[in-house]
Amino acid sequence: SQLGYARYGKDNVRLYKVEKDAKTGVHTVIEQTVRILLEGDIETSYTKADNSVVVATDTQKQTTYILAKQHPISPPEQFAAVLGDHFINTYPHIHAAHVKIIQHRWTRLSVDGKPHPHSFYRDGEEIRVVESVTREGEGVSIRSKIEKLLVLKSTGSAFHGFHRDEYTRLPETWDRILSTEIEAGWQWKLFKSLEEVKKVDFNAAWQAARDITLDIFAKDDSASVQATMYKMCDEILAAVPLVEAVDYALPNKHYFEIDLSWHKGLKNTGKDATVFAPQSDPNGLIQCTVVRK
Ligand SMILES: O=c1[nH]c(=O)c2nn[nH]c2[nH]1
Repeated sequence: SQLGYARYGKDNVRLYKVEKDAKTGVHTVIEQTVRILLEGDIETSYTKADNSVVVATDTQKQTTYILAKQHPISPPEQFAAVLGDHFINTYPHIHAAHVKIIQHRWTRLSVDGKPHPHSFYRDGEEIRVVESVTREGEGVSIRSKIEKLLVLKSTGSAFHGFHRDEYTRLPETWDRILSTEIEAGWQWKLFKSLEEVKKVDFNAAWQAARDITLDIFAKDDSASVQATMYKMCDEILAAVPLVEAVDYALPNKHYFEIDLSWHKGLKNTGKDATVFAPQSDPNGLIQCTVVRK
């Protein structure tokens, strides 16, 4: 046998950092979950029980906290690049660092109609995700994501004109509920250095991608999930020049009509449908990646 794949590190490193503005007393909080996986000349730790090449996963955890203290952790793309840069520059035998950062939502509470200086709430399970690979002699590859952003529209979605044959039962519809859990990603151009990464406004890009996604979801008179997600990709590419590709993976979370006509002729289908059965499974799954021409 021989080693075909090897990377190791610490997963689920939970991290919280608060910034306190001395003048205003306003606190800003960020919470992240970090995964680090290292690659390099580490084969002998697998094949020869040679631990001399192992930068312990605990060391990677301690390093994460130290670098979080010494550097900004927002935007998460930048902190991922700081972590990656550290590991390939500190250890000659480590040649690549894979860093995943999940950023959780702490949205500032409004109290008495005003933003509260130090109180926050978790407004949904939506997460912001960064997946980066810092590779010696190549640079920093960064992919940013929005996940678990659950949306629903009660009209403004249709699905008709699809292929029909002896296997097709689905009726055409000109007015349906559309619900999905947004999973969107955007791949940045390859950055040559940490310095180059530090010049990019990743937070503005994330805000733009999120705003475009929600705006088009709401406004598009959707002919299908496919058609709507393509418009989202197209607009994000136009809005963020340093992004090379945008992708979506959208589950189609179905809401089925319930025919109640058996009960005294109760009308609840077609234009009379108001009571529906939300389906947990099966779900459609529509995926695409859109690149520049
Ligand atoms: O938007 C949709 N796309 C599809 O491909 C599909 N198939 N069934 N329902 C669907 N809705």
